[in-house]
Amino acid sequence: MLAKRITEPFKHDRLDLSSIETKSKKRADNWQGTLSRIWSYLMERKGRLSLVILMIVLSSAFALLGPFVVGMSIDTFIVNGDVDMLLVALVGLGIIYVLHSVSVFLQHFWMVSISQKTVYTIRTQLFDHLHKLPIPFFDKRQHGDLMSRLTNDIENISNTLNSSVIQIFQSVLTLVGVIVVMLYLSPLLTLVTLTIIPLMVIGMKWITKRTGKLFKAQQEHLGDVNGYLQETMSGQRIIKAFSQEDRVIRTFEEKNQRLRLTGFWAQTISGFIPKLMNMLNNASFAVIAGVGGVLALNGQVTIGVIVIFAEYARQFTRPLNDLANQFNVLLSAIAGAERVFAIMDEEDEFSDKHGLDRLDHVKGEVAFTNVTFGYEDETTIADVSFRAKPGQTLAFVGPTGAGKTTIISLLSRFYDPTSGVITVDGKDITSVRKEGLRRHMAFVLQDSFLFEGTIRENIRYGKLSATDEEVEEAAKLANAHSFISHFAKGYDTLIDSDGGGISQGQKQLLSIARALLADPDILILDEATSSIDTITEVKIQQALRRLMKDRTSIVIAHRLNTIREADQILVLDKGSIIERGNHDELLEADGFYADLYESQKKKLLAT
Ligand SMILES: Nc1ncnc2c1ncn2[C@@H]1O[C@H](COP(=O)(O)OP(=O)(O)OP(=O)(O)O)[C@@H](O)[C@H]1O
Repeated sequence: MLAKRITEPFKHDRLDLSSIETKSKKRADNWQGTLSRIWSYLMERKGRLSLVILMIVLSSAFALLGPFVVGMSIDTFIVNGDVDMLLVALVGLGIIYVLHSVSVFLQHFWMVSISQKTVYTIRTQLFDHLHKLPIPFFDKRQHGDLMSRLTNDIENISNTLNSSVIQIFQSVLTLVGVIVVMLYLSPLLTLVTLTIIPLMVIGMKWITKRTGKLFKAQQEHLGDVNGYLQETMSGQRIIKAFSQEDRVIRTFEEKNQRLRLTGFWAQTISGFIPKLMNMLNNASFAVIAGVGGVLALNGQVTIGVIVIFAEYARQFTRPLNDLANQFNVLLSAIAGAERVFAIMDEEDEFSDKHGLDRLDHVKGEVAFTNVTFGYEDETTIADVSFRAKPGQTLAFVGPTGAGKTTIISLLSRFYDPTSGVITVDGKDITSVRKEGLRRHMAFVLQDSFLFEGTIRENIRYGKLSATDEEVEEAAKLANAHSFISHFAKGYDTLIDSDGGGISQGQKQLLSIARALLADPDILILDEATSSIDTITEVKIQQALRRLMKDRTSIVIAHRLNTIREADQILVLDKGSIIERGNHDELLEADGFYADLYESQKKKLLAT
């Protein structure tokens, strides 16, 4: 039973680790590039970095000096019985160790400040860049993964800069220093002491080979657990509505179990390192004492030198140990940094700025000419052409998946057509800056997204410079003022990002107010499908009419009542326009639209 439990995690790890190994091979190709990029961030704080390096050199020198003073004191003052000088040496030793502590404290203090500033810069740059990335980038990625890059991976860089970088520098310096001083004191005893190195390297290699993979697996499983946690938190309503709590808990249990097992083995095996080092340390101490003793009897070394060697041997194994440990940490931080830089290297959607039209003034004419588009290989929009004159309302209807939302995504340049041309006021929109184009548009979308903040801030999102009076004016026009006034804190009522405490209808009214405040030249309206009580529905329809008045409006309609007055209705099916005309013309044509209208009318009468 125990054997099964011990081998199981490895069976499982072997499966998982293959993918991690392939990834790490790819990483190896560009880890130098990643390191030099991290270095360039550090170089922005050259002054502090120089101080840290100075402190590392000083603390390493003090660490070497201590045992040297002890050894020399034994040979000169103790052997000769010079008590006064011995006291002086002891005071000197005290000062050396105090200075050592001060330099260690300062190097840590300055390095923490460098690393915090570095990750602050990286986090800010990453967040800024994420907001400039085009929609297709987000289509391809899990939100949990992006969150993990913004949090875990960056945190990893910070931790590594704090501890590993210093330790690696210090370890190398101490190693070199110890070997130089040992060679100076006794080349023969140095050789004997160094025989311990191959044993150490073999042991370390054996352990780190296993722990390296396990730590990576642990990181991946942690990402998996975090992703699942996030997904289940945001999907709470659906989970409860479909009574999926048990299944969700079981799945989490499996993921959590995998994390526990890899964590357990990673910690257990890496825990062998100090034990192994301790054992080799004791062995080297015995060898130094034995060989040193013989050499001392022959008068080749003094007792003081043996004491220095014994102490150095201890200092010698520690940096080797640290190097091996920190190397793993460093590799995992590099892997994290690569994931962060990979996002920063994604081309943002505003990189096409140069030489493009700013589109300052717009009348609002929108035209599609033979536009074809597909998200992947399949064609989603096929040869679509239409024209909306300034101020006109153009409505799209059609079955789900027909491509209505895709049309507005193309008009907003979230995607560009495969062929054909989209123009605003006769200008091809691919020759216009994206932000210049979107500045003229306002969106009222199905899932009226509200941000965490007050109602006032949420409406003001449409025009950040709006005064409180303008915000209230827009809310009044949107029929939102009366329900807002009923809240105890009115416009200062706090809402969370899920819109908790606010009904669907109220959310729609707030997003209409937001669009009214933006006062766009082109309005894009994706009508909500959710059914709303009749009074709110009347309020929404009235507010929408006000919003659409005198501006070009592209409407995706689900309730045909909304678009009876539209100048043009386009019926879309499988990406193609199959009917077009106004409400009366389409009823007369007695086609798809007429059928849809009749069926909606019957449904309304039945309820
Ligand atoms: N980001 C995307 N990546 C790949 N395919 C997509 C993407 N968005 C939509 N599609 C696909 O494109 C087709 C058209 O989708 P679209 O959302 O435009 O339809 P719609 O008419 O707006 O549907 P609905 O009325 O349900 O909102 C669908 O088959 C859909 O699966």
